[in-house]
Amino acid sequence: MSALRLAVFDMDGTLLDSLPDLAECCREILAQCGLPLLSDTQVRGMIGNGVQALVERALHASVEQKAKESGTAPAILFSTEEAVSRFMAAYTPRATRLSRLFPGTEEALRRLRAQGWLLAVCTNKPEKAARRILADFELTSVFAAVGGGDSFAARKPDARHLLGTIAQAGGSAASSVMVGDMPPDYLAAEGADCPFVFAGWGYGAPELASRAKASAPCMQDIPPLLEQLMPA
Ligand SMILES: O=C(O)COP(=O)(O)O
Ligand SMILES: [Mg+2]
Repeated sequence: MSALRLAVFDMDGTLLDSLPDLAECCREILAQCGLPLLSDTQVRGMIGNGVQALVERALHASVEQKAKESGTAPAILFSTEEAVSRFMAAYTPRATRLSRLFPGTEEALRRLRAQGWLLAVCTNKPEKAARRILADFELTSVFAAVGGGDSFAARKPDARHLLGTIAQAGGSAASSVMVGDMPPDYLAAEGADCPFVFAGWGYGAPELASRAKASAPCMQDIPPLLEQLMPA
């Protein structure tokens, strides 16, 4: 068993404020379907269960909106599979056009590394897109592992996604902490028996804090909090 402490971060809503680009791409797909567009606020709570869930939720909400306005349910022009592939074609090349790391992220990661923590990413975003985003922000070398939504046989909320990421980073569940903003994050952490830290600055409802070992209002608070939870 490794004695190295490992901090595993979710990506969307935890490291990265990805909402502006994800919402733009949702609107692009909805426009192609002739459906009403959704606001960033509407899209915000749909992020965190992977691309397919995001696209399905956006289509569903928009269809409902149109049905309410016109009194008839509109037809969706293409299959979910086609919508997801169109979404990824739009998103992959522009994932960091408007998205930004949350304030204090680079400094918090630097401090954790200086304190001897290994770092990893466990995201439901496809691995290729996640790696490209990390490269755009010059963070590739900071992380010992990147577990994407398609990297393993299962993804969050399934604990195997988190356990696989921990194994790839060379850590162990007993000395790992999961930092995330949504139910799939705490469910994976619960299943892997890792403490869960709620990212209060992300897209999750504040009530999720009650499922966490600890919560933080901003990224700057993460290094001291993790040190406190898991002293060297
Ligand atoms: O749902 C997604 O595509 C990604 O979300 P996550 O980075 O919060 O896991
Ligand atoms: Mg998230």
